Amino acid sequence: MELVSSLCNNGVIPASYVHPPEARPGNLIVPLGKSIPAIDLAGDRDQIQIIQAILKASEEYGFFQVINHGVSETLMDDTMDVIQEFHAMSAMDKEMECSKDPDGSCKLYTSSLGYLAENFHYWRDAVAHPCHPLEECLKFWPQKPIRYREVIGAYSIELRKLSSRILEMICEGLGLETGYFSSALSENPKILVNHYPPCPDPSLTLGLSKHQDPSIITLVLQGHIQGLQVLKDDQWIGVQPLPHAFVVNIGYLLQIISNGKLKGAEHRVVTNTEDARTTISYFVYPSSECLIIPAKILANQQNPPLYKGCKFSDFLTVYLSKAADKEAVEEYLKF
Ligand SMILES: O=C(O)CCC(=O)C(=O)O
Ligand SMILES: [Fe+2]
Repeated sequence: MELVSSLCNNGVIPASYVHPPEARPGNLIVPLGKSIPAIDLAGDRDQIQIIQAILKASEEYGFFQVINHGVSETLMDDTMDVIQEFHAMSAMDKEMECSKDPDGSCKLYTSSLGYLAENFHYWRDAVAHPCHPLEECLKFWPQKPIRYREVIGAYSIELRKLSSRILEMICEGLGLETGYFSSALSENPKILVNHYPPCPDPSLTLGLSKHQDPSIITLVLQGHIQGLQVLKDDQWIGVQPLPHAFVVNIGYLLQIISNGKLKGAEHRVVTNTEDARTTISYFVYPSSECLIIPAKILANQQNPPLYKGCKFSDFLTVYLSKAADKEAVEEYLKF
């Protein structure tokens, strides 16, 4: 598998990256989602109003952005610099830096983890690795760029704090007991660094196909290049890059736990001809044995459970094998 960033494409997309007409992005210029709320976590509003805003956005869009979230802007800038430097390295260096774990916990790949089985590929290189507990994971991370471990380590700690804080607010908003998400449900977070090189013809391919994240929630640092789009009422809307904001999206698992009250929104990434786009996603994942089931308080006689419970590892197997086909996954999960 050759990395997209190493393809010498002379202005032409290799045939294996050209999507069939029905899978192409269609209209690349979509309205920017000014209505996707940017929620100020440190503003004048009191905690109850902030929680209400988070819940409303999670019900309507499954997406919101957070600003004034407490993560240092310097750390966010350093993180962006380090991941861009990583992807600017040679393919051989990247390969070497991602193969320090004999068990393969740090993965470098192109398109998706299902590359070999795919009918066509996506215009993305990715690095994925676990990030908690830090001391156990960090020793298998890249050591080049020289600051990778230091910066991404600090970033992972801050993102764990921020995601826990957001989940605690969601917990309160849903009426769940304090700490509902704080142990097994968020035990196994992962970092995913996405890199979408400039693409000769963005109308023929996608950076990432339409998907819902298989997480509880995901926090994305998307930098200043547009590309992320959210499906809302059958329309694609762009997630406007806001300086030093995090994009938060509700994952499939939280949709199940909230018994459909919160929406795991579908999203995708389009490419552009000019700029490489590098983003970093922090996925809150449960331990593999953890049971994912609608919370008792949200599934009752008035609101019958919409989903049957399953282990996270079983969910993931179905999710990956159905190549994120929403209907097929829902069929499996449905009562
Ligand atoms: O790169 C982005 O903007 C979004 C990435 C994403 O959706 C993902 O990592 O699941
Ligand atoms: Fe995603």
